[in-house]
Amino acid sequence: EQTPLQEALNQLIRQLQRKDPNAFFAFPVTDLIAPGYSSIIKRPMDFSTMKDKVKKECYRSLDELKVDFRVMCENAMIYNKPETIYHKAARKLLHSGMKILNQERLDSLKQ
Ligand SMILES: NC(=O)c1ccc2nc(N)sc2c1
Repeated sequence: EQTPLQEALNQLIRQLQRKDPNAFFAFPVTDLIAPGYSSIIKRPMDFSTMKDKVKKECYRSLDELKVDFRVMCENAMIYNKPETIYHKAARKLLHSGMKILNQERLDSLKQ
């Protein structure tokens, strides 16, 4: 049984994932596809982990989800060099995603 907050957060994650058509951010980055990732990135984050956290009611407000979303994008801009498709995709996702998360009508979800 999902709370109103969980419903709203899941809907927002669906909206955010539409901005990641290549699914670069869908699942945890492995050291296999990204050599040295786990020693460079201290706080890994991805959409599947965010969805798990919603299910486990780890987020008490929209702001807490926004933190994870920003960390996810920033991780990609730290690990991947600026000229890579991953870095560029992360920058674009961060900007389009913040527009989605900062909409006025979502103020009720903020703590
Ligand atoms: N989210 C990321 O930083 C990311 C995603 C996918 C991917 N695939 C590679 N070969 S490097 C890489 C990095």
